[in-house]
Amino acid sequence: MTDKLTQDEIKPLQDAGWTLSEDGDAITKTFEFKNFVQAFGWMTRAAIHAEKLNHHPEWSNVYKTVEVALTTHDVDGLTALDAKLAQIMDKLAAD
Ligand SMILES: C[C@H](O)[C@H](O)[C@H]1CNC2=NC(N)=NC(=O)C2=N1
Repeated sequence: MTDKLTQDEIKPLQDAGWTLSEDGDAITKTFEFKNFVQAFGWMTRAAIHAEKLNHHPEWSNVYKTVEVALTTHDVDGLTALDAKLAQIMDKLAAD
């Protein structure tokens, strides 16, 4: 999981609403929930998956909004782990 993502591998993430950072090393997305409890519950579920992946988000929560940035620190760029966690986060948010 140490190879960096190609543009073809990043495109589906952009199509799913993730924004590629200017330096190309991270993807970001803002999740909006009904209220704080829904937001924090989603963070809790996402955190369990992140821990299982041993791949952790950079995120901040204000009330019902969660801003997320995903990058792989070990390679200073995007890897399959970022794509996997992004997909998991999107799925959890759709539940
Ligand atoms: C030692 C530990 O396995 C590493 O620091 C893991 C932990 N979580 C991580 N999370 C992210 N986003 N990037 C990493 O490179 C990373 N590395």
